[in-house]
Amino acid sequence: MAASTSLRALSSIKLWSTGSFGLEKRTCHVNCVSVGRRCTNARNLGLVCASNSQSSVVEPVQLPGSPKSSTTPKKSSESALILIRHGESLWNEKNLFTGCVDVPLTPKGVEEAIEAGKRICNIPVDVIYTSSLIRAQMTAMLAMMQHRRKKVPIIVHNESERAHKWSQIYSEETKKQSIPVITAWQLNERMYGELQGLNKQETADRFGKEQVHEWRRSYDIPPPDGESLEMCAERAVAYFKDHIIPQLVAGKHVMIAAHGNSLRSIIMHLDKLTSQEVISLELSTGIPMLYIFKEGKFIRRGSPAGPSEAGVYAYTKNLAQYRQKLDGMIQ
Ligand SMILES: O=C(O)[C@@H](CO)OP(=O)(O)O
Repeated sequence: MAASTSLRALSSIKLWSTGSFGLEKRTCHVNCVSVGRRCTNARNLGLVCASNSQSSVVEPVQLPGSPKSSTTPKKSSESALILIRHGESLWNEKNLFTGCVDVPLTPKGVEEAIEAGKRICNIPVDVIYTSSLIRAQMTAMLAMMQHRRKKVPIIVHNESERAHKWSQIYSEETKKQSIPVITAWQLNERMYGELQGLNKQETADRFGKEQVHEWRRSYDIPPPDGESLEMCAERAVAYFKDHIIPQLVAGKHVMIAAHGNSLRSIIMHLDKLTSQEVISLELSTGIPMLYIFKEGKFIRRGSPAGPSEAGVYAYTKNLAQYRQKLDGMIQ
């Protein structure tokens, strides 16, 4: 954690209630086909991965001011976990090392986030986690605006007592139509140290391709004054275990919008990759990946199909039923 101590601790972990998953009739402007079984990662790393934690249970996310919701898992005991790397940022476009520099999306990145949203518009989402960086937050918001359920994603502000108090919602009905968005610095991109702001090609020309590849993709070699993937995993995976797995155990459907390396470290954990295997794991910008959490296990389902692609509508009975309800609402 040493290298991450300089990061701003913007984690907002105060709890919200996501309310029931009741559906209401609305008009959908998005023509979506649901989940197709595709893997868009560089490698297809297999389907079944083990979770290590069913034991640490914390309260599900709760809206400020609402009565505590029950920790009893939903009947289905099956939850969706969506991971999305942010859309293209202005520094991705310029080929600069970005790390924890807070750079927004390009117009292409905005499009990617919208497209990602179309791919997941039939998958339930009860709570969203993002890093504290704007490119992940923009991606989460733009993606959720495509969702057929039309709930409003709202950032939880618990950085101070005042921020918490001043962002209260006083209508239970409005809370039910909202999705809490929890920001956590632990999900930030790896801190790239003295490479931040440097051009990747120029850095390779100066230090050699192999050296730069080692800094970028090795598991335990940090770039100068920055975090290795291992160091990034220490905080990102710890956050995932302590805050996100309990939500899944409680039956909540979770979306995480984060970064190439914080997500690589979480996928390494979910898919039980070795430090050798993770070297070749590359994540594209703006591509959602779906896991099903069931009976303490994570089942990898690849990337949901795009709206113009034919595909299987759902992987599980619960997802199929959710989609059917949405279809019923929209007729
Ligand atoms: O610059 C960065 O922060 C990351 C992600 O864009 O780059 P890399 O792919 O080299 O880890």
